[in-house]
Amino acid sequence: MPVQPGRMVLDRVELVRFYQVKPIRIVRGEGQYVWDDRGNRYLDYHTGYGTAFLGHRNPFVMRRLREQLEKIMTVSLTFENDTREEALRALRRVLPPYFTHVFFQNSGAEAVELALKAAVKATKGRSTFVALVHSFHGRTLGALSMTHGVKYRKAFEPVLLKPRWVKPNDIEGLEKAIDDSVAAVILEPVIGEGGIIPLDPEFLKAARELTREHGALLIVDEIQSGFGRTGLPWAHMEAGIEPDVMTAGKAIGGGFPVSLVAFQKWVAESFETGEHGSTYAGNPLACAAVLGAVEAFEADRVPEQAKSKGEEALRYARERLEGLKAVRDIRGKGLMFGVELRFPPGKVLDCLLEKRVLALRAGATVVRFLPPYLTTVDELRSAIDALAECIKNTYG
Ligand SMILES: Cc1ncc(COP(=O)(O)O)c(C=O)c1O
Repeated sequence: MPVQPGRMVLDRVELVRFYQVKPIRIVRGEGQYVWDDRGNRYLDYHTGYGTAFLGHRNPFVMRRLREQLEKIMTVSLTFENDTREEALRALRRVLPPYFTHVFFQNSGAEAVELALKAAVKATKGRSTFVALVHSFHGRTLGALSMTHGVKYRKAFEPVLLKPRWVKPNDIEGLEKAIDDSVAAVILEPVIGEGGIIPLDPEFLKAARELTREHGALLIVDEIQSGFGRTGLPWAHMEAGIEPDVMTAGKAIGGGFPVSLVAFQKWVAESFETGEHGSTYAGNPLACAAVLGAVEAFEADRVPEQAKSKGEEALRYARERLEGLKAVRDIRGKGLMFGVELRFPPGKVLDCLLEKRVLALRAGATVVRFLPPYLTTVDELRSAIDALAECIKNTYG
Protein backbone atom coordinates (compact mmCIF):
# COMPACT_ATOMS: atom_id res chain seq x y z
CA MET A 1 0.00 0.00 0.00
CA PRO A 2 1.32 3.51 -0.76
CA VAL A 3 2.00 5.42 2.45
CA GLN A 4 1.25 9.14 2.76
CA PRO A 5 4.40 11.16 3.42
CA GLY A 6 4.81 12.04 7.11
CA ARG A 7 2.48 9.31 8.34
CA MET A 8 4.02 7.05 10.98
CA VAL A 9 3.91 3.36 10.08
CA LEU A 10 3.98 0.82 12.89
CA ASP A 11 5.20 -2.73 12.43
CA ARG A 12 1.79 -4.13 13.29
CA VAL A 13 -1.82 -3.11 13.42
CA GLU A 14 -3.25 -2.30 16.84
CA LEU A 15 -6.03 -4.16 18.57
CA VAL A 16 -8.96 -1.88 19.37
CA ARG A 17 -8.66 -1.29 23.10
CA PHE A 18 -12.03 -2.44 24.34
CA TYR A 19 -10.30 -4.21 27.25
CA GLN A 20 -8.07 -3.01 30.06
CA VAL A 21 -5.05 -5.26 29.79
CA LYS A 22 -3.34 -6.89 32.79
CA PRO A 23 0.45 -6.71 33.06
CA ILE A 24 1.19 -10.36 32.23
CA ARG A 25 1.57 -12.17 28.92
CA ILE A 26 0.10 -15.68 29.05
CA VAL A 27 1.87 -18.17 26.82
CA ARG A 28 0.70 -21.62 27.93
CA GLY A 29 -2.02 -23.44 29.86
CA GLU A 30 -2.48 -26.91 31.30
CA GLY A 31 -5.41 -27.98 33.48
CA GLN A 32 -6.08 -25.35 36.14
CA TYR A 33 -2.82 -23.46 35.49
CA VAL A 34 -1.47 -20.92 33.01
CA TRP A 35 2.12 -19.70 32.63
CA ASP A 36 3.43 -16.27 31.67
CA ASP A 37 6.39 -15.58 29.37
CA ARG A 38 8.75 -15.48 32.38
CA GLY A 39 7.82 -18.99 33.42
CA ASN A 40 5.58 -17.96 36.36
CA ARG A 41 2.65 -20.30 37.03
CA TYR A 42 -0.81 -18.94 37.92
CA LEU A 43 -3.86 -20.67 39.33
CA ASP A 44 -6.44 -19.81 36.71
CA TYR A 45 -9.84 -19.03 38.22
CA HIS A 46 -10.56 -16.54 35.44
CA THR A 47 -10.48 -19.27 32.78
CA GLY A 48 -11.11 -16.87 29.92
CA TYR A 49 -14.39 -15.63 31.39
CA GLY A 50 -15.28 -19.18 32.37
CA THR A 51 -14.45 -20.85 29.07
CA ALA A 52 -11.73 -23.21 30.34
CA PHE A 53 -13.99 -24.79 32.96
CA LEU A 54 -12.78 -28.22 31.79
CA GLY A 55 -9.20 -27.06 32.31
CA HIS A 56 -6.77 -25.90 29.66
CA ARG A 57 -6.00 -28.46 26.99
CA ASN A 58 -8.40 -31.01 28.43
CA PRO A 59 -7.15 -34.40 27.13
CA PHE A 60 -10.59 -35.51 25.88
CA VAL A 61 -11.04 -32.29 23.93
CA MET A 62 -7.46 -32.35 22.61
CA ARG A 63 -7.81 -35.90 21.34
CA ARG A 64 -11.00 -35.12 19.41
CA LEU A 65 -9.59 -31.87 18.00
CA ARG A 66 -6.35 -33.56 16.86
CA GLU A 67 -8.27 -36.36 15.16
CA GLN A 68 -10.54 -33.87 13.44
CA LEU A 69 -7.66 -31.69 12.22
CA GLU A 70 -6.37 -34.71 10.35
CA LYS A 71 -9.70 -35.05 8.52
CA ILE A 72 -11.42 -31.75 7.70
CA MET A 73 -12.04 -28.42 9.43
CA THR A 74 -15.05 -27.03 7.67
CA VAL A 75 -18.21 -28.62 6.34
CA SER A 76 -21.25 -26.38 6.05
CA LEU A 77 -24.67 -27.40 7.25
CA THR A 78 -25.61 -27.98 3.62
CA PHE A 79 -23.81 -31.33 3.94
CA GLU A 80 -23.98 -34.19 6.43
CA ASN A 81 -20.91 -34.85 8.57
CA ASP A 82 -20.01 -37.76 10.89
CA THR A 83 -18.42 -35.68 13.65
CA ARG A 84 -21.44 -33.40 13.83
CA GLU A 85 -23.62 -36.49 14.03
CA GLU A 86 -21.53 -37.85 16.92
CA ALA A 87 -21.67 -34.52 18.74
CA LEU A 88 -25.48 -34.54 18.46
CA ARG A 89 -25.56 -38.06 19.91
CA ALA A 90 -23.26 -36.99 22.75
CA LEU A 91 -25.41 -33.94 23.49
CA ARG A 92 -28.46 -36.17 23.80
CA ARG A 93 -26.75 -37.70 26.85
CA VAL A 94 -26.14 -34.40 28.66
CA LEU A 95 -29.16 -32.32 27.65
CA PRO A 96 -32.42 -32.78 29.56
CA PRO A 97 -34.97 -34.82 27.57
CA TYR A 98 -37.31 -31.86 27.02
CA PHE A 99 -34.73 -30.32 24.67
CA THR A 100 -35.10 -32.30 21.47
CA HIS A 101 -33.33 -29.94 19.04
CA VAL A 102 -30.17 -27.82 18.98
CA PHE A 103 -28.51 -25.34 16.67
CA PHE A 104 -24.81 -24.57 16.93
CA GLN A 105 -23.40 -21.04 16.93
CA ASN A 106 -19.93 -19.65 17.58
CA SER A 107 -20.35 -17.31 20.53
CA GLY A 108 -22.68 -16.72 23.44
CA ALA A 109 -24.19 -13.54 22.03
CA GLU A 110 -25.03 -15.29 18.77
CA ALA A 111 -26.81 -18.04 20.67
CA VAL A 112 -28.84 -15.40 22.53
CA GLU A 113 -29.75 -13.75 19.21
CA LEU A 114 -31.15 -17.02 17.93
CA ALA A 115 -33.04 -17.61 21.18
CA LEU A 116 -34.68 -14.18 20.81
CA LYS A 117 -35.55 -14.88 17.18
CA ALA A 118 -37.11 -18.18 18.27
CA ALA A 119 -39.34 -16.33 20.74
CA VAL A 120 -40.56 -13.94 18.06
CA LYS A 121 -41.20 -16.79 15.64
CA ALA A 122 -42.83 -19.20 18.08
CA THR A 123 -45.21 -16.49 19.38
CA LYS A 124 -46.12 -15.43 15.84
CA GLY A 125 -44.52 -12.01 15.94
CA ARG A 126 -44.64 -10.81 19.54
CA SER A 127 -41.70 -8.51 20.27
CA THR A 128 -41.94 -7.54 23.95
CA PHE A 129 -39.34 -9.13 26.20
CA VAL A 130 -38.86 -9.37 29.95
CA ALA A 131 -35.29 -9.42 31.27
CA LEU A 132 -33.71 -9.09 34.69
CA VAL A 133 -31.94 -6.21 36.36
CA HIS A 134 -28.17 -7.10 36.57
CA SER A 135 -28.42 -9.57 33.70
CA PHE A 136 -25.76 -9.94 31.00
CA HIS A 137 -26.58 -11.66 27.71
CA GLY A 138 -23.89 -10.40 25.32
CA ARG A 139 -22.98 -7.45 23.17
CA THR A 140 -24.65 -7.82 19.79
CA LEU A 141 -27.57 -5.43 19.49
CA GLY A 142 -30.34 -7.92 20.37
CA ALA A 143 -28.41 -9.51 23.24
CA LEU A 144 -27.24 -6.06 24.37
CA SER A 145 -30.88 -4.98 24.55
CA MET A 146 -31.40 -7.70 27.17
CA THR A 147 -28.25 -6.74 29.07
CA HIS A 148 -29.00 -4.46 31.98
CA GLY A 149 -25.71 -2.73 32.87
CA VAL A 150 -25.60 0.90 31.73
CA LYS A 151 -21.86 0.69 31.05
CA TYR A 152 -22.45 -1.85 28.29
CA ARG A 153 -25.40 -0.03 26.77
CA LYS A 154 -24.93 3.71 27.10
CA ALA A 155 -22.81 4.26 23.98
CA PHE A 156 -25.40 2.47 21.87
CA GLU A 157 -28.71 3.86 23.09
CA PRO A 158 -31.36 3.51 21.88
CA VAL A 159 -30.56 -0.18 21.56
CA LEU A 160 -32.75 -2.42 19.48
CA LEU A 161 -35.37 -3.74 21.90
CA LYS A 162 -36.73 -2.31 25.14
CA PRO A 163 -37.36 -5.12 27.61
CA ARG A 164 -39.43 -4.77 30.74
CA TRP A 165 -36.93 -5.02 33.60
CA VAL A 166 -37.68 -7.12 36.67
CA LYS A 167 -35.50 -7.39 39.75
CA PRO A 168 -33.97 -10.83 40.39
CA ASN A 169 -36.23 -12.93 42.62
CA ASP A 170 -39.07 -10.34 42.57
CA ILE A 171 -42.06 -12.57 41.82
CA GLU A 172 -44.55 -9.68 42.10
CA GLY A 173 -42.53 -7.68 39.59
CA LEU A 174 -42.63 -10.64 37.25
CA GLU A 175 -46.40 -10.94 37.59
CA LYS A 176 -46.78 -7.27 36.63
CA ALA A 177 -44.36 -7.51 33.68
CA ILE A 178 -45.82 -10.56 31.93
CA ASP A 179 -48.93 -10.21 29.79
CA ASP A 180 -50.14 -11.56 26.45
CA SER A 181 -47.84 -9.25 24.46
CA VAL A 182 -44.69 -10.86 25.86
CA ALA A 183 -42.64 -13.07 23.53
CA ALA A 184 -40.27 -14.34 26.22
CA VAL A 185 -38.74 -13.97 29.61
CA ILE A 186 -34.96 -14.35 29.37
CA LEU A 187 -32.90 -15.00 32.48
CA GLU A 188 -29.66 -16.48 33.79
CA PRO A 189 -30.43 -19.07 36.54
CA VAL A 190 -27.32 -17.77 38.30
CA ILE A 191 -26.60 -14.21 37.19
CA GLY A 192 -22.88 -14.18 36.33
CA GLU A 193 -21.37 -10.94 34.98
CA GLY A 194 -23.93 -8.93 36.93
CA GLY A 195 -22.64 -10.05 40.33
CA ILE A 196 -23.14 -13.82 40.97
CA ILE A 197 -26.79 -13.74 41.97
CA PRO A 198 -28.44 -17.19 42.19
CA LEU A 199 -32.16 -17.05 41.37
CA ASP A 200 -34.54 -18.71 43.85
CA PRO A 201 -36.20 -21.91 42.62
CA GLU A 202 -39.56 -20.28 43.48
CA PHE A 203 -38.76 -17.39 41.16
CA LEU A 204 -37.80 -19.75 38.34
CA LYS A 205 -40.99 -21.74 38.87
CA ALA A 206 -43.06 -18.55 38.80
CA ALA A 207 -41.32 -17.52 35.55
CA ARG A 208 -42.23 -20.90 34.07
CA GLU A 209 -45.86 -20.77 35.17
CA LEU A 210 -46.46 -17.15 34.14
CA THR A 211 -44.88 -17.53 30.70
CA ARG A 212 -46.93 -20.63 30.05
CA GLU A 213 -50.13 -18.89 31.18
CA HIS A 214 -49.52 -16.00 28.79
CA GLY A 215 -48.25 -17.97 25.78
CA ALA A 216 -44.72 -16.60 26.17
CA LEU A 217 -41.43 -18.52 26.08
CA LEU A 218 -39.04 -19.04 28.94
CA ILE A 219 -35.43 -18.72 27.77
CA VAL A 220 -32.70 -19.73 30.22
CA ASP A 221 -29.27 -18.37 29.38
CA GLU A 222 -26.83 -20.98 30.72
CA ILE A 223 -23.81 -19.71 28.82
CA GLN A 224 -21.99 -19.16 32.12
CA SER A 225 -23.94 -21.32 34.58
CA GLY A 226 -24.34 -24.43 32.41
CA PHE A 227 -22.41 -27.64 31.73
CA GLY A 228 -21.91 -28.71 35.32
CA ARG A 229 -20.45 -25.57 36.81
CA THR A 230 -23.10 -25.05 39.49
CA GLY A 231 -23.14 -28.70 40.58
CA LEU A 232 -25.95 -29.80 38.26
CA PRO A 233 -25.61 -30.40 34.52
CA TRP A 234 -27.69 -27.24 33.99
CA ALA A 235 -28.44 -24.77 36.77
CA HIS A 236 -32.17 -24.39 35.99
CA MET A 237 -32.67 -28.11 36.82
CA GLU A 238 -32.56 -27.28 40.53
CA ALA A 239 -36.01 -25.71 40.17
CA GLY A 240 -37.40 -28.71 38.28
CA ILE A 241 -38.62 -26.47 35.46
CA GLU A 242 -38.69 -27.22 31.74
CA PRO A 243 -37.75 -24.05 29.83
CA ASP A 244 -38.63 -23.70 26.14
CA VAL A 245 -35.18 -22.59 25.05
CA MET A 246 -31.70 -22.72 26.59
CA THR A 247 -28.47 -21.11 25.45
CA ALA A 248 -25.10 -22.71 26.23
CA GLY A 249 -21.53 -21.64 25.44
CA LYS A 250 -18.18 -21.11 27.15
CA ALA A 251 -17.43 -24.52 28.79
CA ILE A 252 -19.18 -26.67 26.17
CA GLY A 253 -16.23 -26.48 23.76
CA GLY A 254 -13.50 -26.95 26.39
CA GLY A 255 -11.99 -23.63 25.25
CA PHE A 256 -12.88 -23.85 21.58
CA PRO A 257 -15.27 -21.08 20.41
CA VAL A 258 -18.65 -22.72 20.08
CA SER A 259 -22.13 -22.20 21.51
CA LEU A 260 -25.52 -23.71 21.01
CA VAL A 261 -29.22 -23.13 21.48
CA ALA A 262 -31.35 -26.02 22.73
CA PHE A 263 -35.06 -26.02 21.92
CA GLN A 264 -38.17 -27.85 22.90
CA LYS A 265 -39.66 -29.57 19.86
CA TRP A 266 -42.58 -27.19 19.34
CA VAL A 267 -40.23 -24.16 19.28
CA ALA A 268 -37.79 -25.77 16.86
CA GLU A 269 -40.66 -26.77 14.61
CA SER A 270 -41.91 -23.19 14.40
CA PHE A 271 -38.88 -22.34 12.24
CA GLU A 272 -38.82 -22.86 8.51
CA THR A 273 -35.87 -23.55 6.24
CA GLY A 274 -33.85 -20.41 5.56
CA GLU A 275 -35.06 -18.43 8.58
CA HIS A 276 -31.70 -18.69 10.30
CA GLY A 277 -28.18 -19.69 9.37
CA SER A 278 -24.53 -19.09 10.11
CA THR A 279 -21.47 -19.90 7.99
CA TYR A 280 -19.49 -21.65 10.73
CA ALA A 281 -22.44 -23.20 12.57
CA GLY A 282 -21.87 -26.90 13.23
CA ASN A 283 -18.41 -26.99 11.66
CA PRO A 284 -16.68 -30.31 12.40
CA LEU A 285 -13.83 -28.80 14.40
CA ALA A 286 -16.23 -27.09 16.82
CA CYS A 287 -18.34 -30.26 16.95
CA ALA A 288 -15.22 -32.31 17.76
CA ALA A 289 -14.54 -29.95 20.66
CA VAL A 290 -18.11 -30.38 21.94
CA LEU A 291 -17.81 -34.14 21.59
CA GLY A 292 -14.57 -34.20 23.61
CA ALA A 293 -16.10 -31.85 26.18
CA VAL A 294 -19.09 -34.15 26.70
CA GLU A 295 -16.73 -37.12 27.07
CA ALA A 296 -14.76 -35.27 29.76
CA PHE A 297 -18.01 -34.22 31.45
CA GLU A 298 -19.12 -37.85 31.71
CA ALA A 299 -15.80 -39.53 32.48
CA ASP A 300 -14.86 -37.11 35.26
CA ARG A 301 -18.37 -36.68 36.71
CA VAL A 302 -17.97 -32.94 36.35
CA PRO A 303 -21.19 -31.76 38.05
CA GLU A 304 -20.52 -33.91 41.15
CA GLN A 305 -16.99 -32.56 41.45
CA ALA A 306 -18.20 -28.97 40.99
CA LYS A 307 -20.84 -29.51 43.67
CA SER A 308 -18.60 -30.95 46.38
CA LYS A 309 -15.64 -28.65 45.72
CA GLY A 310 -17.91 -25.63 45.40
CA GLU A 311 -19.64 -26.36 48.70
CA GLU A 312 -16.30 -26.63 50.49
CA ALA A 313 -15.04 -23.44 48.83
CA LEU A 314 -18.12 -21.50 49.92
CA ARG A 315 -17.91 -22.89 53.45
CA TYR A 316 -14.23 -21.99 53.70
CA ALA A 317 -14.81 -18.54 52.18
CA ARG A 318 -17.43 -17.83 54.83
CA GLU A 319 -15.11 -19.02 57.60
CA ARG A 320 -12.17 -16.89 56.38
CA LEU A 321 -13.91 -13.77 55.09
CA GLU A 322 -17.20 -13.22 56.85
CA GLY A 323 -15.77 -11.12 59.67
CA LEU A 324 -13.90 -8.69 57.40
CA LYS A 325 -15.30 -5.16 57.32
CA ALA A 326 -14.79 -4.78 53.58
CA VAL A 327 -16.86 -7.90 52.83
CA ARG A 328 -20.57 -7.42 52.27
CA ASP A 329 -21.66 -10.89 51.09
CA ILE A 330 -20.37 -14.29 49.94
CA ARG A 331 -22.52 -16.27 47.52
CA GLY A 332 -22.59 -18.71 44.65
CA LYS A 333 -23.44 -22.17 43.40
CA GLY A 334 -20.87 -24.89 42.86
CA LEU A 335 -17.75 -23.55 41.19
CA MET A 336 -19.32 -20.19 40.39
CA PHE A 337 -18.96 -17.99 43.43
CA GLY A 338 -18.23 -14.43 44.39
CA VAL A 339 -17.32 -12.20 47.28
CA GLU A 340 -19.10 -8.86 47.30
CA LEU A 341 -16.99 -6.05 48.72
CA ARG A 342 -17.98 -2.60 49.89
CA PHE A 343 -15.63 -1.18 47.22
CA PRO A 344 -14.80 -1.78 43.56
CA PRO A 345 -12.54 -4.87 43.50
CA GLY A 346 -9.82 -3.62 41.10
CA LYS A 347 -7.02 -3.39 43.68
CA VAL A 348 -7.90 -6.74 45.22
CA LEU A 349 -7.81 -8.38 41.78
CA ASP A 350 -4.39 -6.83 41.10
CA CYS A 351 -3.16 -8.13 44.47
CA LEU A 352 -4.46 -11.63 43.64
CA LEU A 353 -2.61 -11.50 40.34
CA GLU A 354 0.60 -10.71 42.23
CA LYS A 355 -0.09 -13.77 44.37
CA ARG A 356 -0.49 -15.75 41.13
CA VAL A 357 -4.23 -16.25 41.32
CA LEU A 358 -6.33 -15.09 38.35
CA ALA A 359 -9.88 -14.02 39.20
CA LEU A 360 -12.33 -11.57 37.69
CA ARG A 361 -14.83 -8.89 38.51
CA ALA A 362 -18.60 -9.30 38.49
CA GLY A 363 -20.99 -6.35 38.79
CA ALA A 364 -19.47 -3.25 40.37
CA THR A 365 -18.06 -4.73 43.58
CA VAL A 366 -17.79 -8.52 43.36
CA VAL A 367 -14.61 -10.62 43.14
CA ARG A 368 -15.66 -13.60 41.04
CA PHE A 369 -14.06 -17.03 40.89
CA LEU A 370 -14.81 -19.40 37.98
CA PRO A 371 -12.46 -22.29 38.83
CA PRO A 372 -12.07 -25.29 36.56
CA TYR A 373 -13.66 -28.48 37.92
CA LEU A 374 -10.28 -30.21 38.25
CA THR A 375 -8.88 -27.71 40.74
CA THR A 376 -8.25 -29.22 44.18
CA VAL A 377 -9.88 -28.29 47.48
CA ASP A 378 -6.43 -27.23 48.76
CA GLU A 379 -6.05 -24.89 45.82
CA LEU A 380 -9.49 -23.41 46.44
CA ARG A 381 -8.56 -22.82 50.07
CA SER A 382 -5.25 -21.24 49.12
CA ALA A 383 -6.99 -18.89 46.65
CA ILE A 384 -9.43 -17.87 49.41
CA ASP A 385 -6.51 -17.34 51.82
CA ALA A 386 -4.88 -15.14 49.18
CA LEU A 387 -8.15 -13.21 48.79
CA ALA A 388 -8.39 -12.70 52.58
CA GLU A 389 -4.84 -11.32 52.65
CA CYS A 390 -5.49 -9.08 49.65
CA ILE A 391 -8.65 -7.66 51.20
CA LYS A 392 -6.81 -6.99 54.48
CA ASN A 393 -3.80 -5.45 52.70
CA THR A 394 -6.04 -3.20 50.64
CA TYR A 395 -8.69 -2.17 53.16
CA GLY A 396 -7.22 -3.06 56.55
C1 LIG B 1 -24.85 -15.46 30.66
C2 LIG B 1 -24.10 -14.98 29.46
N1 LIG B 1 -24.76 -14.80 28.31
C3 LIG B 1 -24.12 -14.38 27.19
C4 LIG B 1 -22.77 -14.10 27.20
C5 LIG B 1 -22.09 -13.63 25.95
O1 LIG B 1 -21.22 -14.59 25.47
P1 LIG B 1 -20.09 -14.22 24.40
O2 LIG B 1 -19.14 -13.29 25.08
O3 LIG B 1 -19.47 -15.55 24.05
O4 LIG B 1 -20.78 -13.57 23.24
C6 LIG B 1 -22.05 -14.25 28.39
C7 LIG B 1 -20.63 -13.91 28.46
O5 LIG B 1 -20.07 -13.62 29.47
C8 LIG B 1 -22.74 -14.69 29.55
O6 LIG B 1 -22.10 -14.84 30.73
